[in-house]
Amino acid sequence: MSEYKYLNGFGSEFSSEDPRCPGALPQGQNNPQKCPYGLYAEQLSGSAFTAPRTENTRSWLYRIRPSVGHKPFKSFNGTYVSHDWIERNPDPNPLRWNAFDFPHEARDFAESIHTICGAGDPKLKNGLAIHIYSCCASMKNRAFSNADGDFLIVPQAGTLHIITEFGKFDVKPNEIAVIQQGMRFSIEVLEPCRGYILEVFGRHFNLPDLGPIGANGLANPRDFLTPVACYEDLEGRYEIVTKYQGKMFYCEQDHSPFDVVAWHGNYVPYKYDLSKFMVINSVSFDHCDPSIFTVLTCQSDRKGTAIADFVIFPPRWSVQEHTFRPPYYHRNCMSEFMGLIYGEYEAKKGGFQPGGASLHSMMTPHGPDFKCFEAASNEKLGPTRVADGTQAFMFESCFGLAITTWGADTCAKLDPDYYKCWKGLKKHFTGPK
Ligand SMILES: O=C(O)Cc1cc(O)ccc1O
Ligand SMILES: [Fe+2]
Repeated sequence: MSEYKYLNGFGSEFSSEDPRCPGALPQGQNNPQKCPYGLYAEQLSGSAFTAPRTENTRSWLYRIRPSVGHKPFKSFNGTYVSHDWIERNPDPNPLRWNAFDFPHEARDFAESIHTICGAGDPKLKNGLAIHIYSCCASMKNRAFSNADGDFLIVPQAGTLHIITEFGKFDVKPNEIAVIQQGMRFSIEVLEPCRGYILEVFGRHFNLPDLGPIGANGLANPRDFLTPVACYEDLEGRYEIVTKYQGKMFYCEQDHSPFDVVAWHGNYVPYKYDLSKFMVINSVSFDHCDPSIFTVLTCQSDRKGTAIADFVIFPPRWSVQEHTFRPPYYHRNCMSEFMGLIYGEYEAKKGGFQPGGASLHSMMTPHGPDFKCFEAASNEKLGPTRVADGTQAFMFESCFGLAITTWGADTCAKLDPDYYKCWKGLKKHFTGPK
């Protein structure tokens, strides 16, 4: 049982007060001449002031000191964060990475972010980056904040204990955390931790529309959890590490940034347990497109088209009749980056490792490996469980994704034999009658 307390809901107007300071939230106004307990009021905006009401997000933080009290930013060297999408020649091949390494030396979350691929530009608030983190040390007197966009964190190994300005929470494999643009957080770990980060620039994740599904289903809003206010009043040297326009910086200050005593608003960090996802699928015939498994979507300006969708392949029943049940062969105008939290992915049993990844770029042909094709074409169809004990996921994007030098070379995880998984596909054509 987790020690943390949460508020339930997605996109709600929340308010929270640290119980040590009852009445810390100003009543009836945001900016009293003097805030209760001598706190400072600070607004954190997640949208333009003038954004339509349905997209307008902001929170008011009541804190011991305002965030502005820090020394100048300097370059934070030695990271593998990169948004230099032209450092390599494009590679149209299907790509698969073996499991990424746990760190060889003590490294905290902020130091351990390695960009693998991405597109677009945080300056233009359009695009995404996909990172791998792999850390075994806690962030000591160090906070991280991303000026470029939102982080959707997918732990694959180890629990992350996250301290934020809004409160504390933990996130473990088969859960996700979303920390939105500008929110300061620190991560403590008690074991080696590894996972994936989907970063979207300048826009936010939302629940997908449900259309004819109706008012309920997929990820239900009440299952999203936001932490409650919990402040620390600590003096000493603290570092704020910031990702700003694709580069890392740090500054020093003489106190903890986690000094928010109370807050209210609809711009918050949150977590979600993937086992709560209500799965919808075909109960007659044929294979539904994987969009039925969308947990969260970050929409582009083009209707129905995502900068990034976060899609899962959860345990479920498979009951379709006279159907080739695994994923179909396809070429997609979207880019498909996949990861595996645990177990085996149904279309690629074997080669695709937990903690590894694959990328099928725009129009790159792919589909089940030959073993999967042969087995699924000949299996006796009845109700069966699929994906029990597994959780694969996909970041699907309308952008063409460029691979960084770390992703292509330095990580040394690309599997040169990936293409061989389709080698055995035989000709079954029976010829004209
Ligand atoms: O390529 C993949 O494995 C992901 C995927 C799964 C599916 O069920 C249908 C389409 C698709 O791209
Ligand atoms: Fe695919």
